[in-house]
Amino acid sequence: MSEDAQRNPVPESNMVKTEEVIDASAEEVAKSQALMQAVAEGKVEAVEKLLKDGANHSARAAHGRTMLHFATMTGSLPIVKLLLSYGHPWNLVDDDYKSVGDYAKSFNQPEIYDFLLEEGVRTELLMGLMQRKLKMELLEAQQDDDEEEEEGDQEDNEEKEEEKKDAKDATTASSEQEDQDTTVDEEPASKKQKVETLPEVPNAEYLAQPLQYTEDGDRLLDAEKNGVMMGWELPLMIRHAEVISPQKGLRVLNVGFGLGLVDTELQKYSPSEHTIIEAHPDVYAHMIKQGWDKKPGVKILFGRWQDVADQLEIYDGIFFDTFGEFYEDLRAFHEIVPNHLEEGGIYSYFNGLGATNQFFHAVYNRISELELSEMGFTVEYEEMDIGLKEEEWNGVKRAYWTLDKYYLPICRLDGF
Ligand SMILES: C[S@@+](CC[C@H](N)C(=O)[O-])C[C@H]1O[C@@H](n2cnc3c(N)ncnc32)[C@H](O)[C@@H]1O
Repeated sequence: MSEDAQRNPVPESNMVKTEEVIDASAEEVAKSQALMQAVAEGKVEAVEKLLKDGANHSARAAHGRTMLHFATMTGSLPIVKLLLSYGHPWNLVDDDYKSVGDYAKSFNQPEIYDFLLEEGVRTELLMGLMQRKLKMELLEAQQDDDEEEEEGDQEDNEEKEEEKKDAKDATTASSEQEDQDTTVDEEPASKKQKVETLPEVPNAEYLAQPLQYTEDGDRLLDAEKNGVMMGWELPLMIRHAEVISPQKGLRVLNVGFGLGLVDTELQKYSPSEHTIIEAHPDVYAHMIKQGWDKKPGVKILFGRWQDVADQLEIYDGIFFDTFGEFYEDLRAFHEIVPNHLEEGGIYSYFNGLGATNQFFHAVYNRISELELSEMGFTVEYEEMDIGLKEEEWNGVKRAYWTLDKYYLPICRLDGF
């Protein structure tokens, strides 16, 4: 995983700033400057003409402001639309990490804000769709390769068998033993190939590194001091547990143990079944040391949720909170939730999508809501105040949360 390890991050492409235009001719620079000027002055026709004329819209002004930032500041929705239609990205940030959506909020441009939000949602939904399509195509191509190779191997083996048979007739018993030894030592090429081309595990690096629980048990950090789970989240976990287990004696599933905050809360509801999936060996060892395997109703599935999903049963409530995975992984989990949730049951997840920027967070909340609705859920977000002090992040490499509000997802599986 990159050094930007986060909980439920959105793709990093959403967070980076593009470079200035390089290698531009004097004429191109002049055209681009004229465009910037026209945008800043809100001159729609001039902007359209310059864009048509090929003016580059990726130049930036002071503070790293893009043309879209300027169009938003001046409140010109037609210019915002024009820039986007000419391929200006919707998700660039200025030097203070402020997105165009943040500008629309601070400059009180609700119409532009709504438009940008919808644009972000549309673009990301499309990107997700294309990514999944590409992944499917790659997997299919890989399967075809594997099958071809297996067929090739089978033919090779049959040929070898034939050769062996001939040799057996012609040679002594000892030389036949040598032949067999050689065959046993060889790993089939197709198997090696398979391992090398399997789809990558997004948080493989995280899962392979040692973790550390702080002495007070208030933090779980990775080897680079990224916060995997922090004690300040307790009020959130208390509410998540209450939401998925509104009464005693229910069957619950939690994915990702971390500090065990949500599981400790769930135990207070005396669940009749309490399944926990955990993938990291250090966390699993910690759970065993704390006797979690002996707690009432508890069943631990050690492994990645992707690898143990076939052992899941039906639950009344499900909670999901992993580390170092992306929205696409969360979405993949959402796809299997309806198979394991009782009708009317509640699903919830740690909502840290794009949680270092209010606007990106809003875009991902909407995307998640839309996709969950399509999967058969009724979704609502419960607003909670966070009021996080900066000191909370002392000793941690990077804050993974900077927002004031938490939007706790409550997803009820509708009847069919
Ligand atoms: C943020 S912590 C969970 C915190 C937990 N909600 C709590 O209340 O303390 C994330 C946990 O998910 C685990 N994890 C990461 N990827 C996983 C995966 N694919 N399947 C299962 N567990 C995973 C991590 O090892 C870590 O223990």
